[in-house]
Amino acid sequence: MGLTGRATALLLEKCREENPLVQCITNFVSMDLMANTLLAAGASPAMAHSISEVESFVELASALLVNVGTLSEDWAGGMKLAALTAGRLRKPWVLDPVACGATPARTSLCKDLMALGPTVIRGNASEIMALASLGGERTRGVDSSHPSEAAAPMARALAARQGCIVAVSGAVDVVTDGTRTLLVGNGHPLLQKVTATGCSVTALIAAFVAVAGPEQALEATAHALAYFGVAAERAAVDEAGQVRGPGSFRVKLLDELDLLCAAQLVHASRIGRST
Ligand SMILES: Nc1ncnc2c1ncn2[C@@H]1O[C@H](COP(=O)(O)OP(=O)(O)OP(=O)(O)O)[C@@H](O)[C@H]1O
Ligand SMILES: Cc1ncsc1CCO
Ligand SMILES: [Mg+2]
Repeated sequence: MGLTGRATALLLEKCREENPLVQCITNFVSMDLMANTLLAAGASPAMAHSISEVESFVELASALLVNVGTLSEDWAGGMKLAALTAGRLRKPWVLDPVACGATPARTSLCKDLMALGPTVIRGNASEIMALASLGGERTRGVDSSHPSEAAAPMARALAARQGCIVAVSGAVDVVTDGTRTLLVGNGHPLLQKVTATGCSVTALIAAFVAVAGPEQALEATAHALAYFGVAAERAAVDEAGQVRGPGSFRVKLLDELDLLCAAQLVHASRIGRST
């Protein structure tokens, strides 16, 4: 799979044609924006976390997303069982280690989940640095205190060690399999003023990897980040060229995710290889 805007557009088109069911075990804050983001991309969201049904749900789904954002004891078992089931059925699953490094319980759960073999891990720089370190890094909460570039070496080492794709979101997104590293230049600073945009793009990564196939997970992850970033760039500017505030931006972001067509993506998607 190529890295051009045309390849981004083709993958979005495939997602809209195939309508993958993405099972999301995610935090309360993100559920609405995430489900609507998946719908806008042509995927089908299902927010299902009960330990009593996760195994059956993973059987139905094309991909699984596990996000530890609003962690509780009774959800952790469902997360692990869902991840194990996805592994057993060879279905792609994506881990979002929200606020990893903030508390020992969270860091420990993220590391347990990581040991179950996610196809992709997507976090902000502080989360990825905490996940990659052997316990030294502390994060303050869900927002990053580091630029994505600062996490690139640790992301590469983590990807190589775990045999998975690691994506670090930020002004420039870094996506690596440990050997090859891609940089995605799309996005807008307003994304940081709307909670759960990171969570939502992780769900989009799950949908894109489902339709691209796991062997193309590196490229599919970059294309999902580019598509989301292009939609944000368009949403941030109104007809008069003015930047909007976060409230109207959030509404417009969903419109743009839904309305974006191939011709617009072909010109706007910016994915490059890191040298
Ligand atoms: N300064 C920036 N400029 C442009 N785009 C950005 C910037 N910072 C983040 N983004 C984009 O915003 C989206 C969310 O990334 P971010 O790193 O804020 O995730 P996050 O911290 O996990 O968010 P959340 O926890 O609220 O879901 C990504 O698509 C990323 O590319
Ligand atoms: C604010 C917040 N707190 C727990 S999860 C979440 C959503 C952004 O990660
Ligand atoms: Mg996050």
